[in-house]
Amino acid sequence: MAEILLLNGPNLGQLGTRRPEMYGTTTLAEIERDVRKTVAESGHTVRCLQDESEATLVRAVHAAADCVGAIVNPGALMIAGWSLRDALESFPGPWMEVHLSNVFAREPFRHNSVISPLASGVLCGLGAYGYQLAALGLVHRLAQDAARSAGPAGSGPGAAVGAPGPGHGHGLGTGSGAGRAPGPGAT
Ligand SMILES: O=C1C[C@@](O)(C(=O)O)C[C@@H](O)[C@@H]1O
Repeated sequence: MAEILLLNGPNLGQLGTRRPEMYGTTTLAEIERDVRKTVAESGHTVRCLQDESEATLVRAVHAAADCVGAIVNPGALMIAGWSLRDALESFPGPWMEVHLSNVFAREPFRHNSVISPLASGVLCGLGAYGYQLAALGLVHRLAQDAARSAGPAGSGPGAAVGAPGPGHGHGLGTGSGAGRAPGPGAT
């Protein structure tokens, strides 16, 4: 079964009691349980890790090279987590960035995430439900990628217009050319 990495950064283990007016009352254990349920239908399992230390998160990304995709809430490492950013840059599959709160409606120092430009998708402001939507989006994206590589000759990765390029494809993968970074060989 294909595994998905669910990575949560500093302070996210406190969900449930940490600033409930901002982050809600759902605990991280409940979020992890619900993500497992959400992706089980498509045959995926979930490897969960939360840690306060960037080094541990970086190691977890390195060790997850066998995972098909990832969901990442970097917490405050969104602001200056350059090592985490570089580790995610080498992660082979698509991954989604999640923030429970709407970071754009908060302090200006939260308005730029160093990892967002590399993410396949970014969800914020949806509370704990954002993780479920990220999981659905990731599974959808994985199915699209699989269909593309199993498609008729000439439609494999790198051949289709709008196919994902390095950085795991930031477009919708519809072949409509919506991608920001066309893949090698794309016109
Ligand atoms: O720890 C967090 C939580 C957060 O990632 C969120 O999920 O809304 C937003 C970050 O700015 C903050 O440092």
